[in-house]
Amino acid sequence: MEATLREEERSLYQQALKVFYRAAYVMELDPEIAKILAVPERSLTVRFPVVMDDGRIEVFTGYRCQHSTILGPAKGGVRYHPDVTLDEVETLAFWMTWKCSLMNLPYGGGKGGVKVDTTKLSPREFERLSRRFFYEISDIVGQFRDIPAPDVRTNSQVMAWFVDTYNKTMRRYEPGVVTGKPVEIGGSLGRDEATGRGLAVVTAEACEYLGIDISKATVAVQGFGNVGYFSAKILQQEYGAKVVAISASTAALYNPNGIDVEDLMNYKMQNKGSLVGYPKAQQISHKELLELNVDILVPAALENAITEENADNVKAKIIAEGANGPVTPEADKILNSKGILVIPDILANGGGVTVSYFEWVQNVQCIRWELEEVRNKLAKNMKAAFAEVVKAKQKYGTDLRTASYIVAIGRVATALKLKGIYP
Ligand SMILES: NC(=O)C1=CN([C@@H]2O[C@H](COP(=O)(O)OP(=O)(O)OC[C@H]3O[C@@H](n4cnc5c(N)ncnc54)[C@H](OP(=O)(O)O)[C@@H]3O)[C@@H](O)[C@H]2O)C=CC1
Ligand SMILES: O=C(O)CCC(=O)C(=O)O
Repeated sequence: MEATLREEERSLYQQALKVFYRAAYVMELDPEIAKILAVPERSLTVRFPVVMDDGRIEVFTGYRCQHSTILGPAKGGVRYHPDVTLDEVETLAFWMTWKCSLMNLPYGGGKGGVKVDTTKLSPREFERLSRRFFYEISDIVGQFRDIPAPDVRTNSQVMAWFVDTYNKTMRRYEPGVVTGKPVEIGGSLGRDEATGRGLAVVTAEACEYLGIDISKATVAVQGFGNVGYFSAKILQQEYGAKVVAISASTAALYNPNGIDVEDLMNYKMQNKGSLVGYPKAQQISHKELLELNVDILVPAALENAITEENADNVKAKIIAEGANGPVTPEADKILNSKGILVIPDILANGGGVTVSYFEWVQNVQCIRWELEEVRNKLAKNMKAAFAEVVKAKQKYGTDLRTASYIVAIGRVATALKLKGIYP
């Protein structure tokens, strides 16, 4: 029984390993190196009490995984979600290792999570949970050890509580221990929009690569949080693309004449976070959104949105993975055989961690950059990563995901060989 449960629990990590081993095979990676890189260096599980507003105590479970610290301190967000498991957090940390390497950042990969339904917490309970979680993981984080950031259902306010808790606990000022902070307390201009902006930049590169005019392209976006909103907004406002469909957990909406992204966000804000009842688009099913006849599909919600069940029905020409792991390896094969260009998560959403790196650089040096400087540097990094991946795709005759992993694994493997394995 124990063995069966363990196998099931680890399934997301096992899926992720398939991509890693495919790239390792194509690039002829030394199997001894692969053995080291295939497993996380360290995972911490914490169980901690929080006093609820009615006086009850609830015990929550959280995790912080450092998959790799070969290229530098572990880096990656913290997710709050009822479905968070150690398997998911370790997989997300594994992906961060390859993302940071591909984006050419001096970081390894990490990720954290707390199993909690934040919709059931009051604002005070939310703050107490955040502070207590960060206190529990304070022993293993630090601006040169492991640097958390926002992810699903965490935001700059949560980062403010994290950094404050850390600084009070450790009795020192260390703003670089967390990125994605509010600008007023050491955050970087442009971090909030960074993942969406980076996605828009590489999507434009992919359009050019395929000979698609982005200003005439249609777009469907799954997820209307940080990544989905900024991706949709920037593709619409700065690249002139027509965003015809947007979904969140509450509803999926479609208007063939286009949806005004800003107008929909205002509606969401005034409608307690729900998209239901938006009068300027028709409601469709979540399944229909993914199968719309659009040029660009941006899955920007959670893992496993496109599986072998629905991949054959996907009609987009480009899939830009805003989320981490939205396409399963089985679905990937189907999409590739249909000639759909998938911009993999570690490339498409690498803009977030890139500007996190910019924030950390500013913190460590006690300086501030202008927004234009951040945006220009981000665009340059995204374009460079895209070009590098296309070069590897051509060299190895493979898809963009395998090519991205080849570039990313190559850098980590070289660093590992140079550094060796002994302390
Ligand atoms: N934040 C960042 O900088 C980065 C995030 N990512 C990844 O991007 C993804 C989204 O993260 P982020 O935007 O930060 O998270 P948010 O919590 O800000 O947003 C998540 C969005 O997904 C929606 N959603 C949840 N389930 C569904 C569903 N079944 N169908 C449609 N929409 C759904 C939510 O709906 P509702 O609004 O109703 O809750 C919400 O709009 C994650 O995979 C994350 O790991 C990757 C790189 C960086
Ligand atoms: O900004 C960061 O450090 C990490 C963002 C993140 O968690 C991700 O890219 O998935």
